[in-house]
Amino acid sequence: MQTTHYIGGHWLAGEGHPISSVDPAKNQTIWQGHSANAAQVDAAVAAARAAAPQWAALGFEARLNIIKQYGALLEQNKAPLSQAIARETGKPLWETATEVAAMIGKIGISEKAYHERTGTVENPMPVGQAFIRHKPHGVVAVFGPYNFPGHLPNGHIVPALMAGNTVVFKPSDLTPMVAEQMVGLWDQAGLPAGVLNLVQGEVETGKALASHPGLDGLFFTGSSRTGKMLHEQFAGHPGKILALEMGGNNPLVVKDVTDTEAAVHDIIQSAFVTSGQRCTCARRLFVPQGEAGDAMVSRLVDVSRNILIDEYDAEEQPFMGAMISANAANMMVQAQAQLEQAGATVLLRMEQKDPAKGFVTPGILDVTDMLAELPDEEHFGPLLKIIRYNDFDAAINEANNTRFGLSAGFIGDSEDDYRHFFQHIRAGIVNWNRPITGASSAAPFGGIGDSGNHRASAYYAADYCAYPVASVELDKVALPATLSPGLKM
Ligand SMILES: NC(=O)C1=CN([C@@H]2O[C@H](COP(=O)(O)OP(=O)(O)OC[C@H]3O[C@@H](n4cnc5c(N)ncnc54)[C@H](O)[C@@H]3O)[C@@H](O)[C@H]2O)C=CC1
Ligand SMILES: O=C(O)CCC(=O)N[C@@H](CCC(=O)O)C(=O)O
Repeated sequence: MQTTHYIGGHWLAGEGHPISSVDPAKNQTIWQGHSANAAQVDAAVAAARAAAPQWAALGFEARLNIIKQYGALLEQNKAPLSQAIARETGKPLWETATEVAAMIGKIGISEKAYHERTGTVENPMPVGQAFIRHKPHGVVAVFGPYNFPGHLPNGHIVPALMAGNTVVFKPSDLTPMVAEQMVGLWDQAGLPAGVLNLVQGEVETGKALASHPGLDGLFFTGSSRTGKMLHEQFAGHPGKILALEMGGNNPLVVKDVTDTEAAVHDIIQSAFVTSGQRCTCARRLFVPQGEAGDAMVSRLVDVSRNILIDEYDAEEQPFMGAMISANAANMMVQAQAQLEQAGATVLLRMEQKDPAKGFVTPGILDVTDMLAELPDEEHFGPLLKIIRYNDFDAAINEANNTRFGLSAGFIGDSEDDYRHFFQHIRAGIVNWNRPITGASSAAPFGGIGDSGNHRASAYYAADYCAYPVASVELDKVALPATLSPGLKM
């Protein structure tokens, strides 16, 4: 039996049903195991609970030393980890190398954020000293998505451990192999038993963990649908911390731009990188009516048609690899068909040439004439919807006409226009003349509306990994110089 779960410092076989992982570019099974059943989820939470007091008591510097050791192992294992991410997600190797680099960078950034956002503050008082300090929550669950199976769970796990929490990690069931390799490096780094636990599985494993009474918190990156279910599940538990990083229906608004080539580049980078499987990807593109807008759309379609799409390890590296699965690719083609049926005009047709693999070509639709029918959905793939506009304010209003609010961008030469856009747009990430993907770990990362619950991740992850404790302290009890009125001593 393959040992795919890491509980209390031991690698164990799953006792649930069989699960597997498929390379979506080559249609090959690359990993097999069994899911964790409810008893194993219990064991993982119990192991994390048992390890919590000692891990917290170890102190920041000692914890950091182990975390840095994990960072050194990531550095040494860059190539195999990049390869594993590519095989399991279909993302090209150039891109998975940047994912591993982001995982390594996360450690230094989290250290800085820990001190800056949750450090100790001391203020003298007339009598004694006032302190602000931070304590870990205890046992937290981390749920990861498939699109960045290393970087995004790592972005919760590293700050959580740094702050002194212990963790039960439940990765996406589509990326168990990457999770296993990543946790293997933590194991090699010398993390004490029970501090980080790994339970693999599908929805039932996720449900068993999310509903476990032994959790003090849950940090989730994934779809809005699942995040909302977790939010409902956590209702009535105000004492448990829940951080939700979810999807978006992100707008990119273009206006009066002289460099069409640069604009087209940033649009493509925003819409089609990672085959459109980033939560920050542009889903709706607003372009002015008229000749300049026509020229930009026409150039966008031409360049997009020529995007290189290939296997992750192709010698000439493609811009887009396979989507996460053949099924995900098929769903995107179906979404395109539904939009077309509802009145969208296809400017560039998305196609899945091999139904057994995850490759799709990018799709571009003009949805201007069917806006009333346009669903406010995150189509999580390379499908860009164009809306042509006459009035800038009307375009911004329409850009805001979404239940989400993760990222938004303005492409245009006028700073006044950008300031106007910035003032009125509603999103957690607002960029000017830059792609809206590729957010920095050194900044907060989160959205409003159905994109999150105001617990931004990345640099602000430190905030949800610890709770503040305010103290007033005096080393010896002492009578005040003046007593309160009516008090006689
Ligand atoms: N805002 C952000 O930081 C990011 C958000 N995302 C979003 O993630 C989504 C893609 O990732 P997916 O893996 O498809 O998300 P997902 O919601 O399907 O899965 C996320 C995690 O939740 C678990 N899960 C699924 N159903 C569950 C249930 N009923 N109870 C408990 N756990 C459950 C999964 O096994 C996985 O570990 C997109 O919507 C994307 O926008 C992706 C990356 C970053
Ligand atoms: O979490 C961080 O350190 C920064 C956020 C980040 O890396 N975002 C990436 C990927 C997330 C996604 O869109 O799925 C990005 O903005 O490209």
